Amino acid sequence: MKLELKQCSARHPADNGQGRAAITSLSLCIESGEQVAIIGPSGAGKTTLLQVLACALRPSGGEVLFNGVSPWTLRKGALTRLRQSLFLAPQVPPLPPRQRVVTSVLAGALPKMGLFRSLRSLFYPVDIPAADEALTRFDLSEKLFERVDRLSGGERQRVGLARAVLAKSELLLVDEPLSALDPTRAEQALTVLLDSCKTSDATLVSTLHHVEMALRFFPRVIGLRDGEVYFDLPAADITEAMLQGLYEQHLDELTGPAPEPAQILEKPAPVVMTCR
Ligand SMILES: Nc1ncnc2c1ncn2[C@@H]1O[C@H](COP(=O)(O)OP(=O)(O)OP(=O)(O)O)[C@@H](O)[C@H]1O
Repeated sequence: MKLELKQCSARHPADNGQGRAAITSLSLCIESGEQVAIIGPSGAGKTTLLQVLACALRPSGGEVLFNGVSPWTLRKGALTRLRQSLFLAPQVPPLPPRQRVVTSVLAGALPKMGLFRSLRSLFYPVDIPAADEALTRFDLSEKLFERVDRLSGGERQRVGLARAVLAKSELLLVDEPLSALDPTRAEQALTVLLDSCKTSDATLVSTLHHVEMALRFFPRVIGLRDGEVYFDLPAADITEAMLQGLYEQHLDELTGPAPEPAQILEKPAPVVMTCR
């Protein structure tokens, strides 16, 4: 799915109209099948931008277009169909605590099921192998029938990502998918997300706090600062000086230096096991 923002402004979803716009006059184009990371300091407008791209938040100015069409001009049925073709994975996945993991993961496919099948799935999981396969990709298949409130924060985050992968959407929007993951799990999670979007030719847009991971895994990186595009470049062209400028007031949030160009887009090094 192709996305375009034209001079787009929007307030934070929780803003009651008193504050300033969280993104202002923002223009960008993301082609169908592209994989884009959005980085920037806290409060830069990353979450607000994702909400606009998810048709969850109406811009206060300018335009957002999906395959050339503004969702806010569509009739209710067409807007619902458009929303069903995309998936927004929030930073903290909304998983009901007493639900089984299998049901939570299969919920990713609910928008594409008919009403009867989706209701049935809430009581009796309709496609357990699909849930198992998605969880296996995140090394979590042993938790298939576990209750969500018995999972650690990192496990919950990976269940949320398994749900996103299972949704098989044309557009996957992910808000900070790595916050509760250790470095190894974080690399695994990004690898799975990027691979599954590539396989299905889905567009992937993810906000990331971990700058080094954004540069290493994503071909294109957008730096947001104060609600505006500070840079929008291939990862290999982003310099240390650009990152320092992006995080000027928040250098503590800049995790690690920019990697050497040779590191960028390389697959993570395999883990070598030595028997003694
Ligand atoms: N609850 C709120 N009510 C009103 N305005 C808010 C609220 N939360 C954030 N904002 C405003 O929206 C701006 C953008 O916030 P947003 O959450 O989109 O940024 P972000 O880059 O995702 O931040 P973070 O990395 O901390 O999640 C903030 O700078 C702030 O001015």
